[in-house]
Amino acid sequence: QQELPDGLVDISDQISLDVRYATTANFTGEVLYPCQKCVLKKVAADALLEVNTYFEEQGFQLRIFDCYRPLDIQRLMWKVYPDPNYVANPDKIGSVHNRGYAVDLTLETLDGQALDMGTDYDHFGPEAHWDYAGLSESQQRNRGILLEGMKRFGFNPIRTEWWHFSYKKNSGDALNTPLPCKLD
Ligand SMILES: C[C@@H](N)C(=O)N[C@H](C)C(=O)O
Ligand SMILES: [Zn+2]
Repeated sequence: QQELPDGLVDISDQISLDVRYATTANFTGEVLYPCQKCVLKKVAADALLEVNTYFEEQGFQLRIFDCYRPLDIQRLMWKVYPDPNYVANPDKIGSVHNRGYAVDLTLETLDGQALDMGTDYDHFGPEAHWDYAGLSESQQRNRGILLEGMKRFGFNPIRTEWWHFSYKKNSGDALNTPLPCKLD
């Protein structure tokens, strides 16, 4: 684990990454991050790696969409989609991602096939909510597997996004520390 300022650690090489904010394939249509990284506060990072081990024992692994997110990136997201159901308002308290305690993720098989959760990542609509009644049995089961494992290690869901979880101890200031991407 690489240690960074503000109690953040980089666990990018210990987990499967699909950080779409480092590409144009995200809801903003813009490249928001200079590289694919998963950076979190140390306690949340350690807990996340425990979740991953737990799932590996069941034949799955985590696929990470996002971890710590600098406040300036939150501002860009809010400009594109200013709906607090789906993007935290940077001018209020900001996001738990900005504090290094939130993760966006899904499950994949050990050979990298994503489980069907009923919607894609960052689908901003009722189909992504935990109480959506229109899922197939397998989609419901897959979401249930994800939720059970995440809660077991202290990660709590939010009502509107099946992929977003916040680690229990998530106080502190919103940070704007850049991601540790090497400039080529
Ligand atoms: C933008 C989306 N992936 C997300 O993380 N939303 C929550 C609500 C946030 O911005 O904290
Ligand atoms: Zn999130």
